[in-house]
Amino acid sequence: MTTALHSKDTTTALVAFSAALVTATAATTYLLTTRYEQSKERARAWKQYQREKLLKEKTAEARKTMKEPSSGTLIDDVFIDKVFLWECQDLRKSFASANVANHMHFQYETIHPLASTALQRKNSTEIITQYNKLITDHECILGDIVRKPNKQTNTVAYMRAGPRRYLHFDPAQVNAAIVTCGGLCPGLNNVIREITKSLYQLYAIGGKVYGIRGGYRGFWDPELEPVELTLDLVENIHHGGGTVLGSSRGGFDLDKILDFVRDRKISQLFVIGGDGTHRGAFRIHEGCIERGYNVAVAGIPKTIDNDVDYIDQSFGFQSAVEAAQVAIRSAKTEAVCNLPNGIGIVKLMGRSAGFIAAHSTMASSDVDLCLVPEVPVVLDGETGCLPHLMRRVKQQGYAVVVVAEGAGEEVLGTSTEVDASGNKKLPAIGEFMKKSIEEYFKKHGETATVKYIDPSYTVRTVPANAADSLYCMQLAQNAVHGAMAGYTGFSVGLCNNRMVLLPIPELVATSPRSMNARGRTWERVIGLTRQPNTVPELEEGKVDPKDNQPTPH
Ligand SMILES: Nc1ncnc2c1ncn2[C@@H]1O[C@H](COP(=O)(O)OP(=O)(O)OP(=O)(O)O)[C@@H](O)[C@H]1O
Ligand SMILES: O=P(O)(O)OC[C@H]1O[C@](O)(CO)[C@@H](O)[C@@H]1O
Repeated sequence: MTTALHSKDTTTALVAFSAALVTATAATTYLLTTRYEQSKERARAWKQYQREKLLKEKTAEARKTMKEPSSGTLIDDVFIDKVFLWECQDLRKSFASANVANHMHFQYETIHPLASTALQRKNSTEIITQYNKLITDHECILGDIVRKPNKQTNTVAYMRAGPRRYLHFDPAQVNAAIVTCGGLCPGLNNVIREITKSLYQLYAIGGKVYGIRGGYRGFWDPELEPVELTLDLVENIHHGGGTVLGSSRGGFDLDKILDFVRDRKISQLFVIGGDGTHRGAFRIHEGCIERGYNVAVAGIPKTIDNDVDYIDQSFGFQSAVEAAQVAIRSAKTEAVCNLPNGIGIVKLMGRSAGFIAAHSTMASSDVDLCLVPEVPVVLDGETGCLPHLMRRVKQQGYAVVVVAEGAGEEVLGTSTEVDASGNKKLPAIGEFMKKSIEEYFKKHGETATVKYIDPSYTVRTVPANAADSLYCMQLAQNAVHGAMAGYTGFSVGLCNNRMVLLPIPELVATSPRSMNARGRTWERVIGLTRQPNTVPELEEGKVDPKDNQPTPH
């Protein structure tokens, strides 16, 4: 009995002891884990503190050692207080990164000097150099470089484009795709070529570069099987206008595009197009993130209309302006040589922005009347363009007119028809102006000999000139640098004459942009043509909304 009692006591004691042990172990584990977490947190906070301290010290040191310029007056009414960086999305924050050091690869023919295929050339590659200029995280270009006394004291800034020290993607694993969408533009082939070359030659990617044919529909249309872009294939394409891949409007199907990206294991997608194309590119980027695809989507802004906001100029624009000079010269010759009262009209592209018309007018300096969508067309009366033309013809015997295709909505009305992308179709302003001029002269007892030239697609199908070719090369290389570093949902461009990466949502929010009718460009145009200015006066006390915009257009 006593033994039984003893053993019961022992069991109870043992149970109690075990329970106490479990509780103690749990408590100790909890304590240790909490302590461990706390110490980890402290270490993290300490590291962060040290980093911030170091940055502050470095900034203070930089401030101390910063020399004031040897000349210049210190002014006290212009400030830059805060800089707000437009950061592009970074795949390294959401996906495991390959974190490969960035070596510049250089094609160097050592083994096969006569190698003709891409494979032979690849086999003879040697790494002979590294970048000597790598861009750091917060290196930026100020957006708002025009500062006015006692006005804005903050500025946005753009991420500086260029090669980064570490790559998010392991080049050996990269497959890329390139697509061109929307209207044609000089330089498209240059960009396709340079992206392909940068991927293969600067980064020595191990995968393929697919050329998507015929715009967005090329991702899914069985008639438009993608083409594999090789160095051999792209070698001479920049000498021709247009796009070797083909382009189109409409045909955007997000799910099918994402399926293509998945099936072909694409990790970098390069989308070349205007504001519509960029809206599509951003949806592809969002779709990739939603589906968990580690894919960099990079835009390269393309439009001869020059209507993508923030960038100094879109590629191909200068070539188009140059091509338009031929038509303007012809119009002048026709006007001068055809009596009586010769008038030459040239219609140029520009759906909602008159940049091509305005810049072509300024470049030629032979134009007497320039009509753009941003400035109301007034036919008759004190500020009318028809009496102005008659005056010019009386003074010099002839007149030259440049008209943008989107001008004159106020006299012609807005069309309700749209194209496959939803862009409105435009009424025939060129023909309307020809008829109006003839009727006006007739009404005043005169005959006008009007010659109408519509160079139309010839202006945008020329190969890129030297300046545009150089620009295309810079855009393409920087798009590849950005994608390799792991940025996505971004576009590249020249802003304030420096190459930058721009977040697509910011880019499309205010695109298509139009010319500032109260800006310097229009002032220069009317200074040359001497036409009456029909831009309405600003109401008393109102500020022109375009007055503070970063780009000086
Ligand atoms: N909001 C959008 N979402 C998805 N795709 C779009 C969107 N807007 C346009 N797209 C697609 O982008 C492509 C090009 O658009 P669009 O024809 O308007 O030319 P763009 O890129 O603006 O260039 P351009 O200056 O030549 O007009 C088309 O395939 C169109 O379907
Ligand atoms: O006839 P398409 O090819 O649709 O293109 C015409 C439009 O494309 C643009 O050139 C822009 O790319 C506009 O200036 C013009 O209105």
